[in-house]
Amino acid sequence: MEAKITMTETWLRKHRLLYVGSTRHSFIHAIRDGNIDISAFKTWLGQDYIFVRAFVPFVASVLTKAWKGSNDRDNGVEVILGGVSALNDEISWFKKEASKWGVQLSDIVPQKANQEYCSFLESLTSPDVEYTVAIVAFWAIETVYQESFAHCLEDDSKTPPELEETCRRWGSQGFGEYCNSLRKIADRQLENASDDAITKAEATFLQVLEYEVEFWNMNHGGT
Ligand SMILES: Cc1ncc(CNC=O)c(N)n1
Repeated sequence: MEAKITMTETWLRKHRLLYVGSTRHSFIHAIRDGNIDISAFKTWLGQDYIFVRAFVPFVASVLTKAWKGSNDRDNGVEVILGGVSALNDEISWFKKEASKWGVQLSDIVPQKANQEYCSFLESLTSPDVEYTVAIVAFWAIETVYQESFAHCLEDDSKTPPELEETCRRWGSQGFGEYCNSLRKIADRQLENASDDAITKAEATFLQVLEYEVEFWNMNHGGT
Protein backbone atom coordinates (compact mmCIF):
# COMPACT_ATOMS: atom_id res chain seq x y z
CA MET A 1 0.00 0.00 0.00
CA GLU A 2 1.27 3.42 -0.90
CA ALA A 3 0.85 6.06 1.77
CA LYS A 4 -0.25 9.34 0.27
CA ILE A 5 1.75 12.42 1.07
CA THR A 6 -0.31 14.98 2.89
CA MET A 7 -0.16 18.70 2.27
CA THR A 8 1.50 19.44 5.63
CA GLU A 9 4.15 16.80 4.84
CA THR A 10 4.78 18.43 1.45
CA TRP A 11 5.22 21.81 3.10
CA LEU A 12 7.44 20.50 5.88
CA ARG A 13 9.75 19.01 3.25
CA LYS A 14 9.66 22.05 1.01
CA HIS A 15 10.34 24.51 3.83
CA ARG A 16 12.65 22.28 5.86
CA LEU A 17 15.32 24.89 6.52
CA LEU A 18 12.93 27.44 7.94
CA TYR A 19 11.13 24.75 9.94
CA VAL A 20 14.38 23.54 11.47
CA GLY A 21 15.34 27.16 12.13
CA SER A 22 12.16 27.62 14.16
CA THR A 23 12.36 24.33 16.09
CA ARG A 24 16.14 24.11 16.69
CA HIS A 25 16.88 27.70 17.62
CA SER A 26 19.96 28.63 19.67
CA PHE A 27 17.62 29.48 22.58
CA ILE A 28 16.36 25.87 22.58
CA HIS A 29 19.88 24.51 22.15
CA ALA A 30 20.98 26.56 25.15
CA ILE A 31 18.23 25.02 27.30
CA ARG A 32 19.03 21.55 26.01
CA ASP A 33 22.77 21.94 26.60
CA GLY A 34 22.23 23.41 30.07
CA ASN A 35 23.84 26.72 29.03
CA ILE A 36 20.75 28.87 29.21
CA ASP A 37 21.19 32.30 30.68
CA ILE A 38 18.41 32.59 33.26
CA SER A 39 17.78 36.20 32.31
CA ALA A 40 17.03 35.05 28.73
CA PHE A 41 14.65 32.47 30.14
CA LYS A 42 12.88 35.11 32.22
CA THR A 43 12.58 37.38 29.20
CA TRP A 44 11.02 34.53 27.28
CA LEU A 45 8.61 33.78 30.16
CA GLY A 46 7.32 37.33 30.43
CA GLN A 47 7.03 37.83 26.68
CA ASP A 48 5.36 34.47 26.16
CA TYR A 49 2.76 35.31 28.79
CA ILE A 50 1.81 38.34 26.69
CA PHE A 51 1.78 36.17 23.59
CA VAL A 52 -0.49 33.55 25.20
CA ARG A 53 -2.94 36.26 26.24
CA ALA A 54 -3.21 37.24 22.56
CA PHE A 55 -3.37 33.59 21.60
CA VAL A 56 -6.63 33.07 23.55
CA PRO A 57 -8.86 35.18 21.25
CA PHE A 58 -7.11 33.67 18.24
CA VAL A 59 -7.89 30.10 19.38
CA ALA A 60 -11.44 31.19 20.23
CA SER A 61 -11.79 32.49 16.66
CA VAL A 62 -10.59 29.15 15.28
CA LEU A 63 -13.23 27.48 17.45
CA THR A 64 -15.90 29.81 16.06
CA LYS A 65 -14.86 28.98 12.50
CA ALA A 66 -14.91 25.25 13.24
CA TRP A 67 -18.26 25.53 14.97
CA LYS A 68 -19.85 27.14 11.91
CA GLY A 69 -18.72 24.24 9.77
CA SER A 70 -19.48 21.58 12.36
CA ASN A 71 -22.05 19.91 10.10
CA ASP A 72 -19.06 18.57 8.20
CA ARG A 73 -18.15 15.23 9.62
CA ASP A 74 -15.09 15.37 11.86
CA ASN A 75 -13.99 18.93 11.28
CA GLY A 76 -12.09 19.00 14.57
CA VAL A 77 -14.36 21.11 16.71
CA GLU A 78 -13.86 18.94 19.83
CA VAL A 79 -10.07 19.05 19.59
CA ILE A 80 -10.13 22.84 19.31
CA LEU A 81 -12.55 23.13 22.22
CA GLY A 82 -10.02 21.10 24.25
CA GLY A 83 -7.35 23.59 23.18
CA VAL A 84 -9.42 26.54 24.36
CA SER A 85 -9.98 24.88 27.71
CA ALA A 86 -6.27 24.07 28.18
CA LEU A 87 -5.44 27.77 27.88
CA ASN A 88 -7.10 28.47 31.21
CA ASP A 89 -4.58 26.23 32.94
CA GLU A 90 -1.78 27.65 30.83
CA ILE A 91 -2.44 31.24 31.93
CA SER A 92 -2.43 30.08 35.58
CA TRP A 93 0.82 28.23 34.96
CA PHE A 94 2.49 31.39 33.61
CA LYS A 95 1.43 33.31 36.72
CA LYS A 96 2.78 30.60 39.02
CA GLU A 97 6.02 30.26 37.05
CA ALA A 98 6.53 34.03 36.93
CA SER A 99 6.22 34.31 40.69
CA LYS A 100 8.65 31.41 41.11
CA TRP A 101 11.27 33.27 39.02
CA GLY A 102 10.47 36.71 40.39
CA VAL A 103 9.12 37.99 37.08
CA GLN A 104 6.56 40.76 37.55
CA LEU A 105 4.04 40.10 34.77
CA SER A 106 2.24 43.43 35.18
CA ASP A 107 5.49 45.26 34.29
CA ILE A 108 6.20 43.43 31.06
CA VAL A 109 6.29 45.58 27.95
CA PRO A 110 5.85 43.60 24.73
CA GLN A 111 8.89 43.75 22.50
CA LYS A 112 8.57 44.58 18.81
CA ALA A 113 8.77 40.98 17.53
CA ASN A 114 6.10 39.97 20.03
CA GLN A 115 3.85 42.91 19.12
CA GLU A 116 4.11 42.02 15.46
CA TYR A 117 3.34 38.37 16.13
CA CYS A 118 0.31 39.33 18.27
CA SER A 119 -0.98 41.68 15.51
CA PHE A 120 -0.61 38.85 13.03
CA LEU A 121 -2.69 36.60 15.33
CA GLU A 122 -5.30 39.31 15.58
CA SER A 123 -5.47 39.64 11.79
CA LEU A 124 -6.19 35.91 11.59
CA THR A 125 -9.26 36.31 13.83
CA SER A 126 -11.06 38.16 11.00
CA PRO A 127 -14.14 36.36 9.66
CA ASP A 128 -12.61 36.86 6.19
CA VAL A 129 -9.87 34.38 7.09
CA GLU A 130 -11.04 30.90 6.15
CA TYR A 131 -11.08 28.02 8.62
CA THR A 132 -8.49 26.16 6.54
CA VAL A 133 -6.01 29.03 6.86
CA ALA A 134 -6.71 29.49 10.57
CA ILE A 135 -6.35 25.80 11.46
CA VAL A 136 -3.05 25.61 9.57
CA ALA A 137 -1.75 28.58 11.56
CA PHE A 138 -2.95 27.01 14.82
CA TRP A 139 -1.29 23.68 14.02
CA ALA A 140 1.99 25.37 13.06
CA ILE A 141 2.10 27.57 16.19
CA GLU A 142 1.58 24.62 18.51
CA THR A 143 3.91 22.31 16.61
CA VAL A 144 6.89 24.67 16.71
CA TYR A 145 6.69 24.68 20.50
CA GLN A 146 6.13 20.94 20.66
CA GLU A 147 9.16 20.10 18.49
CA SER A 148 11.32 22.68 20.22
CA PHE A 149 10.64 21.69 23.81
CA ALA A 150 10.53 17.94 23.09
CA HIS A 151 14.14 18.32 21.92
CA CYS A 152 15.06 19.54 25.43
CA LEU A 153 13.62 16.36 26.99
CA GLU A 154 15.48 13.79 24.90
CA ASP A 155 17.67 11.31 26.82
CA ASP A 156 20.97 12.97 25.99
CA SER A 157 19.80 16.49 26.88
CA LYS A 158 21.25 18.45 29.80
CA THR A 159 18.21 20.61 30.46
CA PRO A 160 18.42 22.15 33.94
CA PRO A 161 15.91 20.37 36.25
CA GLU A 162 14.20 23.67 37.10
CA LEU A 163 13.28 24.10 33.42
CA GLU A 164 11.99 20.58 32.86
CA GLU A 165 8.43 21.45 33.83
CA THR A 166 8.39 24.21 31.22
CA CYS A 167 9.72 21.81 28.60
CA ARG A 168 7.14 19.18 29.51
CA ARG A 169 4.27 21.65 29.12
CA TRP A 170 4.82 21.62 25.34
CA GLY A 171 7.29 18.81 24.84
CA SER A 172 5.27 16.02 26.45
CA GLN A 173 3.80 13.12 24.53
CA GLY A 174 0.28 14.32 25.34
CA PHE A 175 0.94 17.69 23.74
CA GLY A 176 2.52 15.86 20.80
CA GLU A 177 -0.66 13.85 20.29
CA TYR A 178 -2.70 17.04 20.42
CA CYS A 179 -0.47 18.52 17.70
CA ASN A 180 -0.97 15.40 15.59
CA SER A 181 -4.72 15.79 15.94
CA LEU A 182 -4.45 19.41 14.80
CA ARG A 183 -2.33 18.31 11.87
CA LYS A 184 -4.93 15.76 10.78
CA ILE A 185 -7.65 18.39 10.95
CA ALA A 186 -5.51 20.76 8.87
CA ASP A 187 -4.76 18.09 6.27
CA ARG A 188 -8.42 17.09 6.01
CA GLN A 189 -9.38 20.72 5.46
CA LEU A 190 -6.62 21.16 2.88
CA GLU A 191 -7.82 18.11 0.95
CA ASN A 192 -11.12 19.85 0.30
CA ALA A 193 -9.84 23.42 -0.02
CA SER A 194 -9.75 25.66 -3.09
CA ASP A 195 -6.40 26.41 -4.73
CA ASP A 196 -6.69 29.93 -3.39
CA ALA A 197 -7.17 28.73 0.19
CA ILE A 198 -4.22 26.32 -0.15
CA THR A 199 -1.98 29.12 -1.41
CA LYS A 200 -3.02 31.37 1.46
CA ALA A 201 -2.58 28.58 4.00
CA GLU A 202 0.96 27.85 2.80
CA ALA A 203 1.89 31.53 3.02
CA THR A 204 0.41 31.66 6.53
CA PHE A 205 2.39 28.58 7.56
CA LEU A 206 5.60 30.31 6.43
CA GLN A 207 4.66 33.48 8.27
CA VAL A 208 4.15 31.53 11.50
CA LEU A 209 7.61 29.97 11.17
CA GLU A 210 9.18 33.37 10.55
CA TYR A 211 7.44 34.94 13.53
CA GLU A 212 8.51 32.03 15.72
CA VAL A 213 12.16 32.53 14.73
CA GLU A 214 11.87 36.23 15.55
CA PHE A 215 10.26 35.36 18.85
CA TRP A 216 13.19 33.14 19.83
CA ASN A 217 15.65 35.77 18.60
CA MET A 218 14.02 38.31 20.90
CA ASN A 219 15.05 36.26 23.96
CA HIS A 220 18.34 35.12 22.62
CA GLY A 221 19.50 37.89 20.29
CA GLY A 222 21.14 36.15 17.40
CA THR A 223 23.64 34.07 19.38
C1 LIG B 1 5.51 32.24 20.67
C2 LIG B 1 4.73 31.03 21.04
N1 LIG B 1 4.43 30.13 20.12
C3 LIG B 1 3.70 29.03 20.44
C4 LIG B 1 3.27 28.82 21.71
C5 LIG B 1 2.53 27.56 22.07
N2 LIG B 1 1.14 27.77 22.14
C6 LIG B 1 0.51 28.09 23.29
O1 LIG B 1 1.03 28.18 24.36
C7 LIG B 1 3.61 29.79 22.68
N3 LIG B 1 3.25 29.66 23.96
N4 LIG B 1 4.35 30.87 22.31
